[in-house]
Amino acid sequence: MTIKITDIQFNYNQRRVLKGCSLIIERGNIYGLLGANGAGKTTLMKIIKGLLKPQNGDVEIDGRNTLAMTIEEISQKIATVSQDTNQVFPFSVLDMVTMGRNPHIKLFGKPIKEDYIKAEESLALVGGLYLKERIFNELSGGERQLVMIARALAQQTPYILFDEPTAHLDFTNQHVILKVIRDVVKKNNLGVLICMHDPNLVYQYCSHSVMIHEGQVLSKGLTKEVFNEGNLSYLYGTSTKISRIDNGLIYVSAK
Ligand SMILES: Nc1ncnc2c1ncn2[C@@H]1O[C@H](COP(=O)(O)OP(=O)(O)OP(=O)(O)O)[C@@H](O)[C@H]1O
Repeated sequence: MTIKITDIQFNYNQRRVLKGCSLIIERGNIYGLLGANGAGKTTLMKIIKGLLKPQNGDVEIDGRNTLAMTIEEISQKIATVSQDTNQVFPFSVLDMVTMGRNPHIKLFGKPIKEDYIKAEESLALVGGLYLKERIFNELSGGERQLVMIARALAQQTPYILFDEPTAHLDFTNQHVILKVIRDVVKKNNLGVLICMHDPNLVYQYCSHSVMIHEGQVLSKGLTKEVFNEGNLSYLYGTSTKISRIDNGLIYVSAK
């Protein structure tokens, strides 16, 4: 059970931003997606989700080419948590999380009791049940992010793509959320791709890493194997130092 991404090339207008990216997302693993600003990470995630069509290359989800799948079918397989959390309507938090159930609800159908129960369970999982009656638009950036993660969990898909899920979170909540993700990946055998800018968090939480440099895969594999000063220095265009810490962790810093 995998998402197989093969030789993706993508242009915005005439400008090529992805130049032949291939990777495999297997269930049971967390893949950290790393790269400098503008490297093409969000574009790649949009292609995996079927929101953008590549000029070349394929995405297969559990053996099916996404070109032959409807957006609803893809949404039953892949949930996404994006950076953009703006909402026009003043939905309650519970309504926002229940929307994650939409791919499981028939056209013109309404959520049933089970959907609300699943939404509450997902909120509880990220420690956000206390927010359920609040208006989503009135939450802080970090609280919104917790809610959006609960919504992705409520969608109950085998794969989840996270675009910088910790960007608005304080130090504690970064770790709370990444531990929640790690636990659900294990419990539900999910395949997860997480775009993150902090290599230290990637090292701590992602079993695998994919490094994207100017639209190409610079390196991919077990995080412990691809994390070295050469790769990180090239990836970010800055001289990078890795210090080893006692408990098996590392500290990546700019020299
Ligand atoms: N809608 C668009 N139209 C034209 N160019 C775009 C569009 N969206 C993104 N780009 C360009 O494509 C390139 C890759 O953008 P993308 O958002 O995928 O990068 P990223 O790796 O996610 O960056 P960041 O870490 O800054 O979020 C960038 O040069 C960006 O300016």
